[in-house]
Amino acid sequence: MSTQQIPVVVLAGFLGSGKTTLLNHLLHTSRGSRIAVIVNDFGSIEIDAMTVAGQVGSTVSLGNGCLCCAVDAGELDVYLERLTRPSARMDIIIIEASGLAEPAELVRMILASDNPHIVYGGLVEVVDAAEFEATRERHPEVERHVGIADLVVLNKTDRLQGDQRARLTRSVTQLAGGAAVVTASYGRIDPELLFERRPVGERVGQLSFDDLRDEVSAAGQEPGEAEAARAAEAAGGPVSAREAHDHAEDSAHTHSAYESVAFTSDRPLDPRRFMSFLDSRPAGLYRIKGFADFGRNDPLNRYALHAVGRFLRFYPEPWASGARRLTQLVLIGSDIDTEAIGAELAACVAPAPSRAASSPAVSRSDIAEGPNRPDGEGVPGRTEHAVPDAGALHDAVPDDALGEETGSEDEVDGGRAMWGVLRYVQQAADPEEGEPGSEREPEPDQEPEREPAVS
Ligand SMILES: Nc1nc2c(ncn2[C@@H]2O[C@H](COP(=O)(O)OP(=O)(O)OP(=O)(O)O)[C@@H](O)[C@H]2O)c(=O)[nH]1
Repeated sequence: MSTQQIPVVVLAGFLGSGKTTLLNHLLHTSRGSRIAVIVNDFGSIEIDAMTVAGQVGSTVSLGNGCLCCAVDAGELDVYLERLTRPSARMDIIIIEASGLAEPAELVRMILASDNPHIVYGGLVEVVDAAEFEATRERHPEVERHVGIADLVVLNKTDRLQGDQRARLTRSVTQLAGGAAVVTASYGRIDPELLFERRPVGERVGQLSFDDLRDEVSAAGQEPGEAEAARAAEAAGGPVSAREAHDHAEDSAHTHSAYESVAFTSDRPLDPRRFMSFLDSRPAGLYRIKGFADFGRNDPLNRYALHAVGRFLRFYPEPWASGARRLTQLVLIGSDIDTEAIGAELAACVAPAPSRAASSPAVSRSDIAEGPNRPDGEGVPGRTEHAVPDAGALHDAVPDDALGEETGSEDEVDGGRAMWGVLRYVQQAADPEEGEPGSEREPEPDQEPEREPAVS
């Protein structure tokens, strides 16, 4: 049996900080290293899992809430077992945590795993340079997350001016307490920063079992659990991940304040209505991600969508041939009226060409059969609101409530309907990842910068 242990790196960071972007950068620049990825989405539609560009069979998804609390730790063990089989020939396993996960819990799950083929490879914390100050005001615990990281990636520095960047780098470096801090744009870090990371001596990265005990009790863990971990450690035996995690249903985690809405529609969105929804989105709705189908307004492309705080971008990408044309969105926020958001989204669905032919945009069975996992019930600190029948909800909205300029599948509008969307499109200039190359943030009140690309 091979004695080589595969490092397991935890990739954490607040909602929208750029974890998936960094992961895709690593996958594109790994030069032959085989990277296994375990993705943990907060929303029930696994958007992150869909956007990670790993090798076939090397990406697995742990959906349904934050890995640190909600996912059955046994499921993680099963995936780790699968990914560490010699036939998989993996060099490194990266776990992308949900943007609301408690990183110390995740690290502890890895340390507690009794899989002999893995070794904890460090905690990488991605920080959104543009949002960090506001985020730490709302969630002071992010300072602690930075403090326990082995590597802090200060990402999105392209969105800061030189002096702001220097100030933030100083303050994050202080919080990082000696751990390396690298600045990055679009997560473009040197992969060697991760691939060479190994635990040194008794310590495991920045965190030892003792540190973790302290960290976790600071985060509200029951003391008995820490004792169990310490006792098991003293006895030389690992605590099973499940055992170690059973008491983690505390309320100190960031995600206890957040709720998510999952929206799926097999009828296209009306671009104007959707933009008006986005332009007036409530302040608490911090993160939106997914894919929008604008039907005949652009039959060739689906529009990947990312909103982080007030930041909004669309990334058109050609539909894969034979792909089912769906809009799939996950919306995450705190203090949000999930029912109202669901209804507003339903009202963004373009009317069917004729009422007689109209059918519900999403049936319950569509959701059950699709990539969704509407099994969020009982997840601690998290409420998942699927919008089960967007078509029916839409039909319940009076037409005059939808405004005059709604447009429809029949009224493609010479492309003008798409102008609002195109204001937030950035051309992919980076052949490496199809990411935006130049960074210019359109102001919401800015005029469209380019002619619409659709007819
Ligand atoms: N300007 C700028 N945008 C970035 C950078 N890195 C990522 N983004 C954008 O930020 C948005 C969110 O990026 P993701 O990689 O999906 O963030 P995430 O941390 O995986 O998001 P969650 O999984 O929802 O927590 C996307 O629109 C990215 O293109 C960067 O360095 N600069």
